[in-house]
Amino acid sequence: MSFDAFGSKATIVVFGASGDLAKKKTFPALFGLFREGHLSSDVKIIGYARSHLEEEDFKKRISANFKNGTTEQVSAFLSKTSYIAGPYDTDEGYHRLLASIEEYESEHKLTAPERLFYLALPPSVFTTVASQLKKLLYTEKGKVRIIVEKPFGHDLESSRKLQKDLAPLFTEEELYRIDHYLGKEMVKNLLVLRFGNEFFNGTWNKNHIKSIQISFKEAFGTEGRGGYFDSIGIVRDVMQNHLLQVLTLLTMDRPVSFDPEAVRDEKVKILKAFEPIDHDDLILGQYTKSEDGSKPSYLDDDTVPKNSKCVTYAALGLQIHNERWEGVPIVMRAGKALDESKVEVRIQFKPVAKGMFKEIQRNELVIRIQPNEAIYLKINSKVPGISTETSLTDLDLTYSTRYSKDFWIPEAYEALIRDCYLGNHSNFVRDDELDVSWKLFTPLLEFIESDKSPQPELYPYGSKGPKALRQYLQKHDYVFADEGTYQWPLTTPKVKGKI
Ligand SMILES: NC(=O)C1=CN([C@@H]2O[C@H](COP(=O)(O)OP(=O)(O)OC[C@H]3O[C@@H](n4cnc5c(N)ncnc54)[C@H](OP(=O)(O)O)[C@@H]3O)[C@@H](O)[C@H]2O)C=CC1
Ligand SMILES: O=C1O[C@H](COP(=O)(O)O)[C@@H](O)[C@H](O)[C@H]1O
Repeated sequence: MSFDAFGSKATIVVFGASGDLAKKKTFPALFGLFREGHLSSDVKIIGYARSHLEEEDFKKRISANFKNGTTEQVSAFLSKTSYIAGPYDTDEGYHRLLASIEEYESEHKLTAPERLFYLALPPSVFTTVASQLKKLLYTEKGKVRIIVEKPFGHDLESSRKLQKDLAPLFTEEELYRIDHYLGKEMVKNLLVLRFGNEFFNGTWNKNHIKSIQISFKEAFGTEGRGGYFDSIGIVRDVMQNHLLQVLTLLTMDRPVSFDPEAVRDEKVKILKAFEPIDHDDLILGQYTKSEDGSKPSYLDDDTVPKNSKCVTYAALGLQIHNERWEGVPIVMRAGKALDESKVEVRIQFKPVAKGMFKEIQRNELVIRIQPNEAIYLKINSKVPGISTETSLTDLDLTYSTRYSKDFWIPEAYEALIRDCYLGNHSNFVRDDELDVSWKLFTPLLEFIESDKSPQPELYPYGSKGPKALRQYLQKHDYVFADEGTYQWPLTTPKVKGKI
């Protein structure tokens, strides 16, 4: 597929360059692309923010998180990078920025300039900066792309307002809304996995699938970010965006091609088929101190109101009304301060007919997005040797053991910045997609944040989450494998009772 790619000489400006995202993700991703030869050594990179930083301090700050490069690569990258301090809301700094961009463009005799603006900024200044960009840094002669970061609004109304403010300034072609989950390797594999394998393609529906589960677990809490998180909560933080994107890719129909609009059309179509989320079918939780007392509770954070009902854990049931999915229960769950960090999808297939088998377990496809990407399919197989018993084992594609380390798997931000540079919108969020996702989640958020919402169930930091979860999953047709029957990855002869 061909895209309208930027060439080797372009300017990349990172707004909010003094901030956390720029330091931890944006500049390390630009460096990663440069290190791997996916960013031309002729590009110009400028960091822009209000803070007065010496250029050397700025460079030290951003390079602290660079990974795997040689000293020469780091120096070569930093030599392309500069920093300009200036305000967001008045013209003055933008004039200096423009002078710097134009100097580079005229030095290279660029008649059709290419400019990428990355807004690593809080949403409160998105529109101000976007307006200034349009007024002072836009070029009609070349190409302009603008990357914006989540959150794209706080609810349906504020999201629409943001789109309404941005729409007259930049076309949908020029806007790239990042949801970094769309840049993750396993998420990018979902369409290939589903539509490139007939045994999945043919069984990916209500006739064969019994339940779907998407689970996001983080082993750390909101330490230091409590003030920010309190008005966000876990549903808005990762479910309305990251997990919904994963679910959309899992459930949408086959697009006619990998063309970005074909893919995004299908995503919008499936999102419109979701039933409103049932407020009575939820688990809401908030973490308390760890059992040994070493980890703080959510409320211990000084920036959090002492009576906060902020939800740090949620499980919710979803239903899709279409031919493919009618009646298949879907559970989306996410939590902070749990026993491990893991994001995965679990698809359970219907049980086979009884008769031949008195007891046989369900097939389950597990797609582990992180850490350590893996796809494994739990299957029933005869216990090796003289036994006639069946046991649950798996067909296993664990990336670390199957693919050599010579494969460069880009970090999500590396993949997405590269896509934007190439002009590929496939893994960015389109305006109508955003609108439908907020339509689905806003009533739920309003309920959770109203006086009517129940008190979140408390769970200790470092635990598996609220106790009600196991029963909740069972209610949604997720069946746990019989204890001891599934051992991963090595199965020993004593699988189930005496052989
Ligand atoms: N940090 C992360 O890991 C992630 C962040 N995001 C999103 O990316 C964006 C940037 O995040 P992050 O870097 O953490 O944010 P920061 O709070 O670090 O802000 C980035 C920069 O913006 C400027 N800034 C901060 N507050 C204001 C304000 N009220 N008015 C004007 N300028 C301000 C500051 O620069 P200066 O004062 O020097 O101008 C700051 O260095 C946000 O939209 C965030 O939601 C998304 C995913 C992950
Ligand atoms: O957007 C966010 O995502 C991170 C999780 O991202 P991951 O790539 O580390 O899985 C989450 O921790 C953060 O709260 C949220 O704002």
